[in-house]
Amino acid sequence: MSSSRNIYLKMKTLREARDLLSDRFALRPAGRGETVAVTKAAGRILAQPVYARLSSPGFHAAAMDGVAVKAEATFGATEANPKILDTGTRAVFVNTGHIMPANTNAVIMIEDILVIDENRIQIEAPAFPWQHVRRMGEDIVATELLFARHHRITAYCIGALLTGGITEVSVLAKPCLFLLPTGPELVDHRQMPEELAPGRVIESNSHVLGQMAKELGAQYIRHDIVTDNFELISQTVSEAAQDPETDMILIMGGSSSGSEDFARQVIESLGEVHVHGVAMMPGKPVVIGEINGKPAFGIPGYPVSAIMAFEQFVTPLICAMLGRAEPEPEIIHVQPTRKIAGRLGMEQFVRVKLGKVGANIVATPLPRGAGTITSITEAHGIIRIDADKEGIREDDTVSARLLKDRRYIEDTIVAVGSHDNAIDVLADLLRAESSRYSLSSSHVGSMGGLMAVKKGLCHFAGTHLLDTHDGTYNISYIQKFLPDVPVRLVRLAEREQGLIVAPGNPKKLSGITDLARDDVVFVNRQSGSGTRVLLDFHLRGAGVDPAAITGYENEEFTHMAVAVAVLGRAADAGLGIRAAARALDLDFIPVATESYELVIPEAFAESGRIRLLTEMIGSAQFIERLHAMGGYHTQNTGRVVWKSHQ
Ligand SMILES: Nc1nc2c(c(=O)[nH]1)N[C@H]1C(S)=C(S)[C@@H](COP(=O)(O)OP(=O)(O)OC[C@H]3O[C@@H](n4cnc5c(N)ncnc54)[C@H](O)[C@@H]3O)O[C@H]1N2
Ligand code: MOO
Repeated sequence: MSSSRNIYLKMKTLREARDLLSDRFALRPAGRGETVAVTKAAGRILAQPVYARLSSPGFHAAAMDGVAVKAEATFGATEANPKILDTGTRAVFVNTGHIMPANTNAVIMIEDILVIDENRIQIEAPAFPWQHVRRMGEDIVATELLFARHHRITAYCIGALLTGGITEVSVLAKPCLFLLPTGPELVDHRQMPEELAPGRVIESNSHVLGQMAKELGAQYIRHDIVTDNFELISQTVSEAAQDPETDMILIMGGSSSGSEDFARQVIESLGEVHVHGVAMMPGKPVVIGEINGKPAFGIPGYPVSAIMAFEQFVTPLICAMLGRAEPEPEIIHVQPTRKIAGRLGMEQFVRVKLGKVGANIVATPLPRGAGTITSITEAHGIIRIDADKEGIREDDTVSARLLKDRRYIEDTIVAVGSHDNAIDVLADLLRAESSRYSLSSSHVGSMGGLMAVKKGLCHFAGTHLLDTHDGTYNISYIQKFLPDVPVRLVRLAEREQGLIVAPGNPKKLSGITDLARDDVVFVNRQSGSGTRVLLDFHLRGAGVDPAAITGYENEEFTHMAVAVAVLGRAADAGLGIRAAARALDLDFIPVATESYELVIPEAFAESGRIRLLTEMIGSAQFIERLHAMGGYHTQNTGRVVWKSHQ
């Protein structure tokens, strides 16, 4: 096969592709059956109806502790005119669950009986027939239908089956997915190297999708990684398609239009391609086809794309094969913390962090890249932007599909603002100390944090905004931008900011003025960030024109991103905190010490969650962790340094 490039067939909308799936494939339970022990059958789907072999109870049974009587013999008893019954003949003592003695049909509870002596009891009310008796077959009658075909067996059902005398059931065999990871760059995790050679990637998608399949009730066979070779992939897929045990084929990677992307050609050459390309992101290049009447997919290689394509197209097929409904996601209304761009003609799945601030659930978008697996592991929900929308505005209320419990989201503390590694430490300590609360932080810079406080979109903002006139931090900005929001400022730490440079400082930088040198490439922070304000202040002080700095316009959003740029030699220097330099074993040239503070709206300051958080900030553990990271001074850590509305 030539390595000519694929051109997408006409791209389908998500709706069209899903409709096509249900048209092409019989979306009903089918396939092999197998016999399993009832005790191992939870989650399985019955291939055959099941009828009871035994009745339950198998005898008339006392339902209470007391005496068994013949009801008719008690008629007429009243408080004024009690009846006396002889025990042993007309009244027999029984315990709950006992078989009813012959010639009795009711139980009088022990509490309602007066024992006169060894042989006699007195009752003051009549019993009605079958009172407190579980009649034979009351629950299950032998021969009756216990469960219909395609019933999904739950833990409760195991009780009914065993009680009905059934020990084995015939269930649908689990649909079996054949997963084939492709790509010469992929490395099997069992051969995990100390360091990954350039260009190599750990193969993870097959394990993610395999687990997702298992959670739906399917099983999978994972083939070893196969390199991008048409013949090899084709032969492997062809064998799988002929195997009667294979129900579905997933070629993973190589779904798009690169010269080495073979998923579509392989399916085309062995069967038929129905769809190549769906107007959704992530997941766009998915291939949907069939080989030997079995669904065959080209699953995009990017991890999040693979997950999305699986959820949209593979999940419905597995569920249909198992005769169960697709999992119904919980949907809630959320308010975005900032506008989210869409793309006309493309359905977008945006992963978001969620938290309840005041009355609203706010949603902060996570990075969009389909290659970032952490954009889905960190997500609390997914917002879907329709193909006919250009995006979502800040004041729109939109729906999000929940990936976490609603309770978890309601108990999330939402931090928006400047990033500091200390916030991550706080998040970790909070998880360790509280089974209830967690902290989710979004990094939009100090000004972004103040704006989020203003709009009521967070519980607190981390900021370090230097007033270049008087050298104070944060207060003048709050007075200017949040005149109407009562807030308090809590000092998290004083921290060192400086130039992050490669180990050994190869460019021999000594300070801010060196940034203007011709041989130095800088990486900046976004405007609105406290670090940017600090940089500009020091540049002015040193008389350096920003225009003279190569890379001044290269913006990153976090200290760590700046450090990574230096580590990867994309830049020679960036301004950031010492802790970021130390985390990546980079060198650090101190420039300034600044106050990093939390702006906490008074409306939340005394809430349980924020009290817990501030307690944690004052704790010895937290301070110890800050010192371990390096570059922090903690003499005022945890102090309320200022209140805007005294
Ligand atoms: N010119 C175009 N290029 C691309 C397009 C396009 O429309 N035109 N689409 C992009 C989109 S969208 C996606 S999604 C990706 C999908 O690409 P492939 O399915 O061909 O995947 P690969 O190129 O093989 O890999 C992409 C990426 O994912 C990594 N990968 C692959 N398999 C695995 C695995 N099993 N476990 C972990 N990671 C895996 C792989 O190493 C690559 O980094 O194409 C865009 N390109
Ligand atoms: O479909 Mo791709 O997943 O958008 O990146």
